[in-house]
Amino acid sequence: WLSNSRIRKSGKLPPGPYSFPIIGNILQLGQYPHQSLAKLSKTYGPLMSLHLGSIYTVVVSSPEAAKEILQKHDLAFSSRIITAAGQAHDHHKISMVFLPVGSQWSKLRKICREQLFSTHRLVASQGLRQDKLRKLRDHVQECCVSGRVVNIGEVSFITTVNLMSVTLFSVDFTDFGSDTTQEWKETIEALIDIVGCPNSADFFPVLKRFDPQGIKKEADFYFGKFLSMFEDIINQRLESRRTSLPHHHSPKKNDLLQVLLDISEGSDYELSSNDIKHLLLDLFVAGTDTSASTVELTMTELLLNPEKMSKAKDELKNVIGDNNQIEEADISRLPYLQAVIKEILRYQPVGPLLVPHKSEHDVEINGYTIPKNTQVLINVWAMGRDANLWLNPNSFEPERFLDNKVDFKGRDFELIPFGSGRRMCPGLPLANRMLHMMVASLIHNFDWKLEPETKTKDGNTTVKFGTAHNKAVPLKALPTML
Ligand code: HEM
Repeated sequence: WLSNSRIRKSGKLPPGPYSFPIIGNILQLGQYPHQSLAKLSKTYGPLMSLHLGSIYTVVVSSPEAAKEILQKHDLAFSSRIITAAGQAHDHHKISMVFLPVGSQWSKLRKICREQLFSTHRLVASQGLRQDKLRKLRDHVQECCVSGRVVNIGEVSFITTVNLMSVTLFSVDFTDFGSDTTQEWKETIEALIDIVGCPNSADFFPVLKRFDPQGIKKEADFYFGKFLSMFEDIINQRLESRRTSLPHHHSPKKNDLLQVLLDISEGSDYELSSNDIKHLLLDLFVAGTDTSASTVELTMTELLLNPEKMSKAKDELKNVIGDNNQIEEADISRLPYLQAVIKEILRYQPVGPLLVPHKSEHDVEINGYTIPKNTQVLINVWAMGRDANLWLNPNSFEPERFLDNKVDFKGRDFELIPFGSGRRMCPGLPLANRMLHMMVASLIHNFDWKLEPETKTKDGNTTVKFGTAHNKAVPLKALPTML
């Protein structure tokens, strides 16, 4: 809570709804905070003050205001609020997601930009992903033959986990129908739930040491599980690098772990094995559920809008050909598919409030003062549904992007599902490839029929806050081969 003297010193704060003692505006968040906040911002404007427990928060709901925060005053708003879960295993002290902008964070971002997610590196690792996409198609094909219904959320999740784990360290975590799949899926989902779950200890820092919901304890457990697994993977790789004789040339792995170990053994960057472990954890947590849920949401909309599905399939048929499989290099030749992905990221962004930012010092914006240590939420969902910016904002219409140069790469502030500026998603180049390839693999050469119980539009198009997966009704459909 900002004290009166702090507010007086700070000048005029953005307007906002009345906030109750102690709890502030928490009850007004409801089940879908991005939607409740969008409604409130219609009354209070694109810069709106709230108190979430003791955390003073400003919600940003217009492209102009977002540009002020993420471009003009980028550095001032580039810090993060450290959550209780983020402190498990001291992750916040090493993690790219939590570190403030400084030399360690810049180093990790540079490694991502120049080494891990550069076009050159992603082209080199695409064969690894192609193999996992083939597994997805084989699985759907088997379901066609046996007349089995497919849980699309589940197969998207398994495929994303596999795409991420082969790209990162050439390991298969899960497989369709294997015994370990369910256990892994539950562990990964539990980890993602813990990270995304609203925690009263974050709203009321005095509660932190009591851990009332047990979230920190669970985060310690699941982070520990993943960190020790990554440690094993790193140690095994180090061992195989040590024992492979130079003249024997065992085939060099094309994965990102190879790159990270090369970096840590070289002299350009200082990168310890502990840094690598925590970086892998960040990439895995940040990249898996976001991508899988986006694929599931895309399939939901395509299944609910058969004429859009036909257009996407026709394009694949014409550009790729009936019996050929799409490759990552083909994405640029598929404008309708690209429009579908842009549209889902406008319509249902999986990070509707981005990841909270924090102000480093007082900043003046539009005549208001945003004080130091304010939590800033950027409501990209509200911007995507703003009728002043988009025609028919509440309907799924990929066509709007066909003659429109607006893109989600962080320059067009009306569409920033990956953020913009320094804190923008570093995994965008990989996400971009995975999303297009997974949706194309699911629809090219297959027809789908929705299961009756998943036909309720409401059940399928709402995203649970905090975690992107677990929609109210899982998307199930019956595939047939063309
Ligand atoms: C549909 C897919 C994805 C979406 C929509 C998405 C979106 C986002 C958003 C909104 C942010 C926060 C931006 C901000 O704070 O302003 C973010 C950060 C981040 N994303 Fe993604 N992301 C996706 C996939 C990925 C993938 C595949 C990876 C890694 C392989 C990844 C790694 C990260 C990391 C490490 C951060 C934290 C960066 C930092 O704080 O400096 N994301 N992402």
